[in-house]
Amino acid sequence: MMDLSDDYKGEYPILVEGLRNSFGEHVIHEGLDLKVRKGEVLGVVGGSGTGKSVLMRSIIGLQQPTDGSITVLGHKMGDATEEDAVDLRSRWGVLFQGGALFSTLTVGENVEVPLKQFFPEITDDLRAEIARFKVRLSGLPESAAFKFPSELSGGMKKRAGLARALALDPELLFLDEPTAGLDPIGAAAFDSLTRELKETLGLTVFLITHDLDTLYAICDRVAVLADKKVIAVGTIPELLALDHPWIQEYFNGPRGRAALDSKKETAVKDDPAPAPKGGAPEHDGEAAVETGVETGSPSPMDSSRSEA
Ligand SMILES: Nc1ncnc2c1ncn2[C@@H]1O[C@H](COP(=O)(O)OP(=O)(O)OP(=O)(O)O)[C@@H](O)[C@H]1O
Repeated sequence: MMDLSDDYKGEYPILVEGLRNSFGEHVIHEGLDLKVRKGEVLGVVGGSGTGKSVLMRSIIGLQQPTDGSITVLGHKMGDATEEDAVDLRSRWGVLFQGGALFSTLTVGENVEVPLKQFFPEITDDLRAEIARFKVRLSGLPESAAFKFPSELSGGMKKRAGLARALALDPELLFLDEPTAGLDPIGAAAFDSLTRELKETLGLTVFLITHDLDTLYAICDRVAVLADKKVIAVGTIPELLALDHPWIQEYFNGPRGRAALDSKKETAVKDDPAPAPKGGAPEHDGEAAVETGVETGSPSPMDSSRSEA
């Protein structure tokens, strides 16, 4: 794997080494390595069926790998005691594709599920209050807590799923295609929310997406899955400098260029002052990039979106 920004000295809340996953004869991952840095939004991209969701499921212990090691928040998955495993599960939140809400429970009750499971000692009133707070934190009106998932729009369902993922004040947030199926404005708003929550709550975010605008708007780095492994991890400008056909096709194809143009337009609108000589400001220890694309800055008004 090419880690294009290997000057990082911090810790890695997620460390995947030599991962192998297979279903019968069908090998999905072989020798996959990945290091996720503390406090970053890591975008995970790759063609359909390359194993992005299987990778996420392996990291959160829902998929037993055939080989390799996965260390999450300092604990080796598989070796963790039952007590450690429970503790770990309370330190991450997951938004699955489609939200995965319980349809017979209200949004508030959905958010209460993990609270009840991990903190059974909390009183009913306090649990309901925490749930309402998480609902508001996810950008929904408090009244949404009393609605059933079927009464919500697609965007509201995603936010409800996010509220549940945030129920336990996690350190890690896993998002599987959070903007899929949202209209462009809803998707941009969800991106802004993700970035804001990451900044305010100090989250590390593992984000699977096909949405190029999301990558440009909120990801600090992007990991590319191909050929059964992570073939490269870096900022988008770093990835663009690689001569890999899939990466070039993905980022430099018509949709990739449209997303970049829209990002540049937003950057100019947001900050009309000329960039200081020598390029963009350093971000997270990364070298300045020449395109003017600041991979770390959100673009809340970005409404022209392109899916690969
Ligand atoms: N439980 C399972 N049993 C058998 N095969 C599976 C299982 N889960 C996933 N697969 C296979 O593993 C491969 C990778 O699936 P995965 O859902 O991780 O892909 P992905 O990269 O997330 O795709 P997409 O972008 O389309 O969501 C696919 O070929 C899928 O059919």
